[in-house]
Amino acid sequence: MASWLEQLQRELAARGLTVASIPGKGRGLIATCTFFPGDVILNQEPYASTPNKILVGSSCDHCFTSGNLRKCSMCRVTWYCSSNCQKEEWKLHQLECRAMAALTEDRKKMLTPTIRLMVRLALKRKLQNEKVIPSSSIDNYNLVDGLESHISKVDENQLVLYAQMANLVSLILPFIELDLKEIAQTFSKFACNAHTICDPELRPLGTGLYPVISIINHSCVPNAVLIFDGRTAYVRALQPINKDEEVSISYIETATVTKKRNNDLKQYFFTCTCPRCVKGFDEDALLEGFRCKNQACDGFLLPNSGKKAYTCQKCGASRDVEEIKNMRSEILQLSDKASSFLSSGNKAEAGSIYKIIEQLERNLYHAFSTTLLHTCETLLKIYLELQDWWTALTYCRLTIPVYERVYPPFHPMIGLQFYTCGKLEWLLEFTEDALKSLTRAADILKVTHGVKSQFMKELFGKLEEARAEVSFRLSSRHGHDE
Ligand SMILES: C[S@@+](CC[C@H](N)C(=O)[O-])C[C@H]1O[C@@H](n2cnc3c(N)ncnc32)[C@H](O)[C@@H]1O
Repeated sequence: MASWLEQLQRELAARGLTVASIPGKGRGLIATCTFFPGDVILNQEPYASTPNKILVGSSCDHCFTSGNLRKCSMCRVTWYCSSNCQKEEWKLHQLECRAMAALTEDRKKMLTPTIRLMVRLALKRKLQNEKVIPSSSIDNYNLVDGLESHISKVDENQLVLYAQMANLVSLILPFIELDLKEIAQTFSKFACNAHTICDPELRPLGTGLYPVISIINHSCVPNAVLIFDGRTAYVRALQPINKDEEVSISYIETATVTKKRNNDLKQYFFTCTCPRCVKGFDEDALLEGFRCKNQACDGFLLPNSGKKAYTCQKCGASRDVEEIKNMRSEILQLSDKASSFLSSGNKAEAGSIYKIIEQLERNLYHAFSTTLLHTCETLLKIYLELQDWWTALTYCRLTIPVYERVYPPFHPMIGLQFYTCGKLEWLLEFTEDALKSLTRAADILKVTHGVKSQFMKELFGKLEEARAEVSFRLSSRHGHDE
């Protein structure tokens, strides 16, 4: 019989892919045919998954939707949206239910998503071994076994924590014989292989282990993107991927400077050598740096050798260090004030202060600065919550050029921002602008999200409505002209 690896390679070959060893990266996924933007390179159900919010019930354990949730009356931990979803999960949940129902209320509070993911993984392994649940070439424990753990690099404190977590899992599952060392190592695998399951608007819902998708390595300029529909993971091409090219996705938020990205990648134990990380410097100065004092110049500043002034790299004008320091400290004081208003729920007051911060930052930072971008994103969120559509639209529009500068052309964040912009323009009856924004959103999100999900159907519906309204307005305008 073919080994699990041969079976996996056979399955992947049918999809135009192969697993190969890549110098300095371990395994990686390589294309054996050409993929075009929007093509599904790989899709997979999780080996194990869990919603992030457990006891409060934020999404269905099976399909991850959020409406109509009902708690399992036996264990009072698991939530389902329908009896169909409950049935689909039953073989696995039957054992989990017994284990959870036996827990004290205090123990139930210790069920973090990571613990729950491990409980489900151990149960699925048992049930697949006993052939109660079928296995396949892309859904079997050997694939989990083959994942990178980096256990020898994990620090002492973390190892102690993994050992305690393994003990807790064995208390929850007293009816399964568990190898505690192996469980601790699997927690370490979760840290560098598990994926955050997000809704179509990229809001986190849960955590899942997708052992074939976990073979894909990271790049800060990825050629593919991972998007979820429910808990099914889809990897789609963002650009043409040629035969023999490695498929890459991004593990982290990439609209940040090299130092921050490297820091965010620490949990994966490697230093990224993608073209962006190698080149870094000028882009970082643009994303993090100060603007030229000459309002007509779009250059960015770099510090002089004595660090007493900053010089514009375009026109040569310099800016005094003291002036920059004073502006930064004023912004810092205002930020403290704004975030305390925000945490006390006073959004209107917080919004007014963030508006002042945004103006100050516009004088200090380059227009593509991520600091300024984050302030605009905060203002967008605040004014959406306050239902002040006009102000929200102003800040939404300000973020788009920066997104277009920091993300590749087909990036979900750009598509989603155009979608928000289009919805706001529609509400404010800027119908022609709405049509343009919704068209841009659909063009990008078709590539990243495909065309079949409910989310995309809603977007196409809105686009059709905007198209009909614009042509109605045009025809009535022509009618008046005649
Ligand atoms: C999700 S796994 C990817 C598959 C992994 N290469 C393997 O052999 O199973 C994540 C791990 O792969 C490696 N990795 C991912 N992207 C990398 C990159 N760009 N450069 C070097 N190593 C990378 C790191 O060891 C990281 O912890």
